[in-house]
Amino acid sequence: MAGSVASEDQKFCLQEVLDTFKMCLSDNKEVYTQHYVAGWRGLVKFLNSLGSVFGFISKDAVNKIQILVNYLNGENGSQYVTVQSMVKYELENELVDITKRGSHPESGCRTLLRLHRALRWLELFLERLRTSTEDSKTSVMCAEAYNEALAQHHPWMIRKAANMAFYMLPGRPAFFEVMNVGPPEQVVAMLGEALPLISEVYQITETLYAQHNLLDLP
Ligand SMILES: CCCCCCCC/C=C\CCCCCCCC(=O)N[C@@H](COP(=O)(O)O)[C@H](O)/C=C/CCCCCCCCCCCCC
Repeated sequence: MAGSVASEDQKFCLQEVLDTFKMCLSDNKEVYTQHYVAGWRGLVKFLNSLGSVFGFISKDAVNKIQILVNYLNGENGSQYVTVQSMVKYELENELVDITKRGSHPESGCRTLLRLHRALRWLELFLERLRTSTEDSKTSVMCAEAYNEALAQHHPWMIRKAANMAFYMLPGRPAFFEVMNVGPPEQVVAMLGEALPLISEVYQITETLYAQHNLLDLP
């Protein structure tokens, strides 16, 4: 089962993240929660290597990952094995605040929804990175993806802080280096491999949440 996320400091490896997203889908296209959070843990490792200015983002992601890990390791862990089983279990047992925050402010469904929205940001950002040229700016690509996928879900203060942090992103060559994959052509190839996987996991989750009217959980 998934362990604690607080003390991880190993080097980022994109291949590892790719592998976890590959393992995310079961044969019948359910999303394994354990691999989903493992994918995020790998990404947080990357974020941490970019410096402390991204600490507030990383802290929020780690917090949400830990909430899901706690459910997975808890007494009802078997209900959380896939995102589909989690949604079914929490809805059937009225464990989700549907319209306003109440007695379940940290349900699995609302917590995963926050990461799910961030996954769309990731998809848009990686697609921009993949198709970028040498002089493209990572800060601009990141901000564009953020404005398209996430900004509307964040209060003004967070939007402001996020956009300021984006300016501190390293340029494309240094960014590719931190990705620890190899020369730029190899990074682009690996992104080409990663994107369809991320996209499929995103679409399956999006459809599931839409079917259950869970896309606006408070
Ligand atoms: C493959 C390698 C290249 C890409 C590497 C990307 C690495 C990104 C790693 C982690 C991303 C963090 C995901 C953050 C989840 C945010 C969830 C969220 O929306 N939380 C807000 C709402 O939560 P509640 O208040 O309702 O509980 C919360 O208010 C947010 C707080 C922090 C700010 C979040 C800004 C997110 C910006 C997108 C990530 C930018 C990372 C830039 C690095 C390339």
